[in-house]
Amino acid sequence: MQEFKNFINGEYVGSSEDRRFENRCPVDNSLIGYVHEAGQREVDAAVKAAKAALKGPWGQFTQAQRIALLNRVADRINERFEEFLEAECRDTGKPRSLASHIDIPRGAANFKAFSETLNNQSTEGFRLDTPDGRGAINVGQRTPKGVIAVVCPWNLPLLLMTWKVGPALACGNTVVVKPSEDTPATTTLLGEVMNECGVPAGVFNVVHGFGPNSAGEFLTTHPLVDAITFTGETRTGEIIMQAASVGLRNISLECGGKNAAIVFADCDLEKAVEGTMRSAFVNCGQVCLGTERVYVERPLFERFLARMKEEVARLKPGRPEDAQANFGPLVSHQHRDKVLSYYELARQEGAKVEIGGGVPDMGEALSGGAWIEPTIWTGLADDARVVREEIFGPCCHLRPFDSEEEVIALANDTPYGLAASVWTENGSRALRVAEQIEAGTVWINSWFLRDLRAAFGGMKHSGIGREGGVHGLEFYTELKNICIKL
Ligand SMILES: NC(=O)c1ccc[n+]([C@@H]2O[C@H](COP(=O)([O-])OP(=O)(O)OC[C@H]3O[C@@H](n4cnc5c(N)ncnc54)[C@H](O)[C@@H]3O)[C@@H](O)[C@H]2O)c1
Ligand SMILES: N/C(=C\C=C\C=O)C(=O)O
Repeated sequence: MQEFKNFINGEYVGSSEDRRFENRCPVDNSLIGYVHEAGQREVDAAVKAAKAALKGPWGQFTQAQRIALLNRVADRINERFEEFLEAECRDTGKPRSLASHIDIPRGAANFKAFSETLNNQSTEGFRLDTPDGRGAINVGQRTPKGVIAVVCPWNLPLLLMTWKVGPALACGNTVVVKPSEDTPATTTLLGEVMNECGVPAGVFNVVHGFGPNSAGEFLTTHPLVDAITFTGETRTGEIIMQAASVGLRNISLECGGKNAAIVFADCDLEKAVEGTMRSAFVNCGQVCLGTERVYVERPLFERFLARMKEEVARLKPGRPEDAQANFGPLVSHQHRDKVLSYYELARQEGAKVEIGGGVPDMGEALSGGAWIEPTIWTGLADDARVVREEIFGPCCHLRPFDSEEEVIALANDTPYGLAASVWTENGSRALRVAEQIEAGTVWINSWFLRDLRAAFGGMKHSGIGREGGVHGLEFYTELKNICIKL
């Protein structure tokens, strides 16, 4: 039975209050092990270790030394690829075929993605004319922000954690990570890798627990935390933003979405079906960038719906190690209850259930898992809660539209603004529509095609700030101006 302990100042630490909670596999509800909940004592120790590490050897590392060390961390994750893969799939239930192509490779790549940016990014400089004619030179200097609190969700545990830890450490900060209570394994394992690679103690710390009155709250309210980066639900982001306001700590918020796919009649049908299938059902629909609203130009609507139903019927649920499986369970029974409540709400709101809508019979061995049927609805009103609220499951609503103006208004009629996809072979229309969509990322004839240098983040209720490329610099460093009188 595994023990998931906190990782503080380079050592694994059990909970002093002996507050352990179960970690169960959503495939069959089997017990994976016990997670050691960090109390205020453990969180305080982790933050103070991170603070102290800034003044230790880590604070003397050059940028080149930090980048070399983080590249080593990435390589070590890849050397221990199978262990990370096994841990992630046990925690989440996702197919190995998915985690081996997305979660683990990106979990490592995120440590390398930022080093090129740092190496090539200049800081500003200005020459100022002065009355005495001798002038002055202004030089920008970036310094680490300090101790960064990193609070993560359960859907892509390793990927979304290193997407923050990578740039944070590359910029010379130290971190205290609070992984989701549902998926402790890969973040805990990363502590071993940090030690193996010689990352100084206190640079990378992990505290386990929940949100309110637990490690999440203790960490985000700790006065020695210099900035907070959070990925999770919008309502949680609002709470964390309030915590960050005390002491004016900067925040980076990556929150919820209710993303639209816009399918024009002139699209490449099979490309649009493949991309929309992935965006609605990959990771059992538990992707913030995923599609839950599909708008199809009327002449194509019936054909597109028929093709989507055919492909949904072909999805194969099964254990992560089942090579034929391409569809896993939801992350927990608690989350399945939430998604099933929306399946029931859809019926009450008058949806036609085109396919799915319930719980599959997975047989005796898997009957304890958080399995759910992939589902397509039609016929709902635009103001239906199922069309407006984030469900975060394997489900989407298809609706026909008749004009470009109409579909842009429909796509933007949401409090969220995270992502969208546009499917058409008319390039100028694709760009024209993309420019009008209120979302941080718009894919044209693609989905989840990621350039790690590009700005990543949400508008409106989907978040604050941008991650990726140079955008991470703004959050993970302080920019100082030094004025030199000549
Ligand atoms: N925009 C993005 O990049 C992105 C990526 C992945 C997931 N998400 C969003 O995340 C959500 C699903 O993840 P989730 O259910 O883990 O989200 P969540 O908000 O319930 O929890 C996220 C993390 O916050 C912690 N937390 C909860 N309450 C807290 C509090 N009061 N103080 C401090 N920490 C607290 C949790 O323990 C967890 O570690 C969805 O809404 C999804 O859209 C967004
Ligand atoms: N942040 C990223 C993905 C987010 C996925 C949301 O569930 C990424 O690809 O960097």
